[in-house]
Amino acid sequence: MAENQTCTVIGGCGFLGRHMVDQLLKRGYKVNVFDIRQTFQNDKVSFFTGDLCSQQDLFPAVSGVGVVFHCASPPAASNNRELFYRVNYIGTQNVIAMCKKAGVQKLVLTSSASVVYEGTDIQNGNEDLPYAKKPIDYYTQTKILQEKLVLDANDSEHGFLTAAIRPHGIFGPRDQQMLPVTVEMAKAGKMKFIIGDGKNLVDFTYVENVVHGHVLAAEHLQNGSVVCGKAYNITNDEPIYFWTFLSRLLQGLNYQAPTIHLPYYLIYYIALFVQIICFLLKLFIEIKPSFTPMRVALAGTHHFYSCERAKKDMAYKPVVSLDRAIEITLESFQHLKNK
Ligand SMILES: NC(=O)C1=CN([C@@H]2O[C@H](COP(=O)(O)OP(=O)(O)OC[C@H]3O[C@@H](n4cnc5c(N)ncnc54)[C@H](O)[C@@H]3O)[C@@H](O)[C@H]2O)C=CC1
Ligand SMILES: CC(C)=CCC[C@@H](C)[C@H]1CC[C@H]2C3=C(CC[C@]12C)[C@@]1(C)CCC(=O)C[C@@H]1CC3
Repeated sequence: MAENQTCTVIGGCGFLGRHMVDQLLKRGYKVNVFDIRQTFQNDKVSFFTGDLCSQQDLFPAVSGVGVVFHCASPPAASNNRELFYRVNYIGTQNVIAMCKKAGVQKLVLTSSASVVYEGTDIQNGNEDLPYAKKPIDYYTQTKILQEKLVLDANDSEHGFLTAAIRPHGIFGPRDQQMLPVTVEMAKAGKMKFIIGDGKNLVDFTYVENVVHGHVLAAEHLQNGSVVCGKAYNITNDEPIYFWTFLSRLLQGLNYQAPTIHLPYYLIYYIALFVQIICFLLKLFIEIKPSFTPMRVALAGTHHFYSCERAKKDMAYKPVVSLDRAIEITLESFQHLKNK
């Protein structure tokens, strides 16, 4: 029987989701988008608007579809415990149930490499590392629960095949997090300092490489394939010093790169102290500090991952180099340039 080339991208109006849609259309898939909002128009795409936690909303969007890509999540920075739990955990249970009810054959989840990260160094970590016992935030906590649900749902006997992609630090055109937040901080004068010695290596992954990993996973999800029920790190395979990467983004847009070194632990404990004060003051005033302990950890530790498993099992290879990716990204963010 010929493969069903219709797919649904849940979260298809987001940063990664929209890049997924463009690439899937290029590869000849018929594409449905399911999202809580509609951010673009494309005559080749069927849009379904709704909440992925709702059976009635989701079912029509996955009916008659061969592959579902689940790329939806509340933003990592929202720090809303109930929302993360409802969307990432309960909502993913609904995604699995609706896929099974509709007879979808393959489900590919966008997880996160951070599911194994506890705020301390990870160097070339592979997928065999245990899930974080103390995840860095509620977002990561629910990404772990979500990934477990999807991988456990793999059921070759009944023809429902699943896999999870674990990207890290996605960037590229239309990103709303990495580059815009960095520029915002620079504008506010908060990008003068380097936390630690500046020699911590991190993965920053170009969005097209992340898309490529998802498409390969879907195409390799076949009965009997090693990919079924597995998680895969997808990176640029070119870890870079965290502060070198941010400096390249900043200088590329005419902002000054940070130069003054501050001791890591001092800043970490100050951020922790500030967070406690903000929590205590929450009843009276809402303050959102840019340097949370989580961001300090991400800025001052090694966190880069091995994508050897993806190379071996599904012939993954980054399609865009880090240098080229930075170039394309800077070109697309000229409107944020310092005048
Ligand atoms: N941006 C990054 O650096 C990384 C992202 N990820 C994961 O990649 C995926 C995509 O992330 P981004 O594109 O950066 O985020 P995004 O915020 O741009 O896109 C997420 C999309 O999900 C939709 N959504 C949220 N709640 C929904 C609901 N209840 N029902 C229907 N749609 C809903 C949003 O409207 C949005 O369009 C997420 O699962 C995220 O956890 C993983 C690792 C790194
Ligand atoms: C100094 C400083 C904190 C600069 C701003 C850059 C940050 C906005 C990014 C640096 C590492 C990024 C990152 C994520 C979001 C944006 C950063 C904090 C994630 C938390 C996004 C969701 C994930 O799954 C993990 C990512 C880790 C890296």
